[in-house]
Amino acid sequence: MRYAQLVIGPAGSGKSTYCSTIQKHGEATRRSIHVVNLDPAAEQFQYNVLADIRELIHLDDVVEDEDLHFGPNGGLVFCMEYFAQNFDWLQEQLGDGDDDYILFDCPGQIELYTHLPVMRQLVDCLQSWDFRVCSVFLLDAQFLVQTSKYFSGVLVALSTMVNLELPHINVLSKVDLLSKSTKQELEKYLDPDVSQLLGVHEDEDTHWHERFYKLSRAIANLMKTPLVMFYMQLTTQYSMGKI
Ligand SMILES: Nc1nc2c(ncn2[C@@H]2O[C@H](COP(=O)(O)OP(=O)(O)OP(=O)(O)O)[C@@H](O)[C@H]2O)c(=O)[nH]1
Repeated sequence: MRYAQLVIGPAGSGKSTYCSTIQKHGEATRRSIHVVNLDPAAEQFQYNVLADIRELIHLDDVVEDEDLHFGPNGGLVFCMEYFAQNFDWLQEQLGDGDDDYILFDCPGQIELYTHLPVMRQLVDCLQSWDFRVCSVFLLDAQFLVQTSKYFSGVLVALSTMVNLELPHINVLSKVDLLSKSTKQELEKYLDPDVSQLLGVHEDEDTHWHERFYKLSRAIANLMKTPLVMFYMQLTTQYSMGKI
């Protein structure tokens, strides 16, 4: 059996840092953990790479192509669609070792996980190659410690989870950058009491606030249902380099 993590999340959330940290953790515990770069626009990363999508297709080549006329985002989608047509390249790079543990460092464009088919196709392919796959969704803790941003982060993570249909774990990065008091504040987002979260804004009394409050409450009630239960993991240890 082979194992894989799809390391995903918004741009700059810490995906490459996570891969590098976990690979070092593997070295320290004498486990071989490989990393595959799947970001055609990646400039640099700290880990040893098993395979690199830039050998198949590089964003710069697509953007500079005079016939294609793509900007950076359209170019990225083009690269990933090209990748989807060439999964055999990845299969060849991965080889056929058993007992492999592989981290896939994915691009930050969130639409790849919420509605475009390529990452879902990759999951299907990995599973057909006998991989047990889970998704690790990185979220920058600094953008979570406010109710509206928390909802936004949770809904993006939910959308990803629904689209990929994988065992899913949310990991908060950059917790070390939070102040002591904000770190304490973070606790309430890890095991959220929805009415307490909504209460944060109750004293704001504007027309727009009233409308958004009702919407937020409807979303919060949805988040309470068992179908969309979330597991928010505080990874202070990871963020502080302790693992
Ligand atoms: N302090 C701190 N900085 C972090 C942490 N994780 C990542 N960073 C920094 O955040 C920046 C972005 O991290 P990356 O790992 O490149 O993020 P990414 O999600 O791979 O970025 P893209 O591939 O561009 O989407 C880098 O400067 C990292 O050093 C963390 O837990 N704590």
